[in-house]
Amino acid sequence: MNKEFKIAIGSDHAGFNYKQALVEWLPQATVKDFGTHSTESTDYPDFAHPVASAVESGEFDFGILVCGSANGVAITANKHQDIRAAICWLPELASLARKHNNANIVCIPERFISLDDAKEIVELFLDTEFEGGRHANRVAKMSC
Ligand SMILES: O=C(CO)[C@H](O)[C@H](O)[C@H](O)COP(=O)(O)O
Repeated sequence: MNKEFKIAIGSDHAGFNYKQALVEWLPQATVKDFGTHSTESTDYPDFAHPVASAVESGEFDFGILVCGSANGVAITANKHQDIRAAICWLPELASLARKHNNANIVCIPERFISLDDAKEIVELFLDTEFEGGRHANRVAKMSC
């Protein structure tokens, strides 16, 4: 990863194992783990909302959310006005989410991809910049 970003990370029980692996893999100085802290059944909004709020406030540059399908954490995070959370199950989707959608949270489906793919997705997400231009006009129209 090229830059030192402040990253907020969170998951429910179904995303716990990959969240732990990502926390250990990412530079410690840049990551705050918002939980959950075990595989005991939890409700994903309880962890997606704090991560989304932390990114929305500007305290953190990006968020990483992990659950079984990534659907729940993405839907929850996108309830926040200034959040653009993208579900990424392929590395190219992570790159496009940054280039075209200026996504600020990447959502990982633990139950459907490998841990190596999850790491590649996160690395590409953090290493790719928003392209602006015509895409900025579209992002500006996202809010209803
Ligand atoms: O994928 C999810 C939400 O989109 C969650 O991580 C859960 O896996 C999903 O809600 C299923 O619940 P379960 O208690 O893990 O069976």
